[in-house]
Amino acid sequence: MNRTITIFDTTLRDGEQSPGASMNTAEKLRIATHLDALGVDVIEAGFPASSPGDFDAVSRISETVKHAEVAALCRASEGDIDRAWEAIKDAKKPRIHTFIATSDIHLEYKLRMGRDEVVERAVAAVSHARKYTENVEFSAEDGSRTDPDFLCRIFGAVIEAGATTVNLPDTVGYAVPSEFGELVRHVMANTPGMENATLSVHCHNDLGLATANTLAAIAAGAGQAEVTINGIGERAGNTALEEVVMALHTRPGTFPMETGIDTTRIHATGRLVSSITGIMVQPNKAIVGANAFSHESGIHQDGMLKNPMTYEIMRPETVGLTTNKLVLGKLSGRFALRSRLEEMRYNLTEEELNTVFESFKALADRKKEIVDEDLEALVTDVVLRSHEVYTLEYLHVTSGTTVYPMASVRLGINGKVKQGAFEGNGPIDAVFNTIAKIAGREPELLRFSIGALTGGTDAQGEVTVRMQEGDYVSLGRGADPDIITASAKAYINGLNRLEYFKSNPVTSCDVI
Ligand SMILES: CC(=O)SCCNC(=O)CCNC(=O)[C@H](O)C(C)(C)COP(=O)(O)OP(=O)(O)OC[C@H]1O[C@@H](n2cnc3c(N)ncnc32)[C@H](O)[C@@H]1OP(=O)(O)O
Ligand SMILES: CC(C)C(=O)C(=O)O
Ligand SMILES: [Mg+2]
Repeated sequence: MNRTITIFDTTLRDGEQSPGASMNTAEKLRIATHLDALGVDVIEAGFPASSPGDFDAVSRISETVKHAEVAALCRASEGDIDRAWEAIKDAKKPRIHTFIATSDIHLEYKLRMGRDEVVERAVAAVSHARKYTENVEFSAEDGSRTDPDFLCRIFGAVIEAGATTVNLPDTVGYAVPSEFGELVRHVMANTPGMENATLSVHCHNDLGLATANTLAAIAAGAGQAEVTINGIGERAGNTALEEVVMALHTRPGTFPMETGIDTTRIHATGRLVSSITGIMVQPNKAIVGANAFSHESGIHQDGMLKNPMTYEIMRPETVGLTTNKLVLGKLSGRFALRSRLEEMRYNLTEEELNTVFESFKALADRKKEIVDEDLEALVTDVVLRSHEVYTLEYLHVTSGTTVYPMASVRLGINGKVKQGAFEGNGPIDAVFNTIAKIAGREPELLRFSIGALTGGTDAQGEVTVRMQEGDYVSLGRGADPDIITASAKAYINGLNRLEYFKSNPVTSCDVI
């Protein structure tokens, strides 16, 4: 019989450790709902002791998720564990995930502890967690650079104390597949009580080997893979869920293993995570990149037309990319829109659908064909709007080689209209200056990025801005076929989010 691999998704915890990926509660909740529908076995929802906002997000996710286990990360300390349990206690299947570093370099310089003391702390942490739940995971941070015999010793001790999963992380992405597979075999064979626990792996991508290492570990006997959507995560990121799942799916002879993932939801979940975090997926990214199923050169196209299997090892439909879709355009009605959104896994309320429909019609007047990426952007733009103090009423920009860039903007501010005109170094700078002056705000722009959501000259541009005002940082996004309008929308969205975080520092939880 095939082994089943537990898919532990940490997009909302390690994924959120990607620079610039912080999410509010509503956004995390939305991703968690999609992960649950995708079929992941465990959702690591956050690190509750790290902030009241994260505690709140983990609590809300715990109350909402229907099928998956909900895990919370905590250091090997009673305070962190108590906080983690408090956040997940209402989950249908809660899991406490406690960790401590085990490599000599971390012990000496970071923790300033000896090996015996670390084993003691780990055992005490697991024993404390077991007072709350039978479902306890222990991670040996920097496990791949830890003395293998010490790893077996600490894993044996925590299993005896009640850990049901022990996780071997390649925290700094140092491992290579042959060695990592060997380490997994060593741990499986030499850890006392290993038959009573699941061995998990958690790899980082510093050398571009996270997926290869995870697969080597699975082949060597690991039963759980810790992954993130699109491979986002600390530094170079974590193992990408879609890569591991599709490798197992596409190579059943090599990997006689199964997962509970509904692969047809992979693409939509990847898009959602990218649009919420503002982290674009590189076009040549495996499985979810824009070019992953494109065939450019003549010989390949010839082969594809004769038999797709000449150049495709998986069908795009398998990961949720549909080709023969109903074309949505300005003559489409609510029914077609709703059914397409449902296919894309968006179950909107009547009110949300009406709002999206209005924006959809406005867009369809300017753009011949509305594709999935347009709809993703509309839903994010319209439905995920967290708090609307400012609205864009009117925008006019002059720019070119012979005129000074100038923007005239009319803003709605809490329902009242205010307008003004200012200059800038370029048209987008002029728009941002004008909006900031009218709003009486001075956020610092930390990042500005622009991408085309769709192909062709009528493509929608998607702009992401990251801005800071005092202690508050927000991400704003806007999509429009006109990139200057998309920029204005992104800037206003960022200001609204700043406003929202300021007035809801602890419970930013408008559920969508
Ligand atoms: C590999 C990983 O991904 S680990 C997870 C990373 N995630 C995070 O760090 C979440 C965000 N972090 C935070 O919000 C903060 O760091 C907090 C709230 C967790 C802690 O903040 P502070 O109490 O100010 O501590 P600070 O972050 O400066 O230092 C960490 C302390 O925890 C200790 N520590 C680190 N890991 C562990 C552990 N697993 N168990 C116990 N103690 C630990 C460190 O030795 C250090 O202690 P020291 O101050 O006595 O030297
Ligand atoms: C907390 C642990 C599992 C981690 O993220 C790592 O070691 O990379
Ligand atoms: Mg990690």
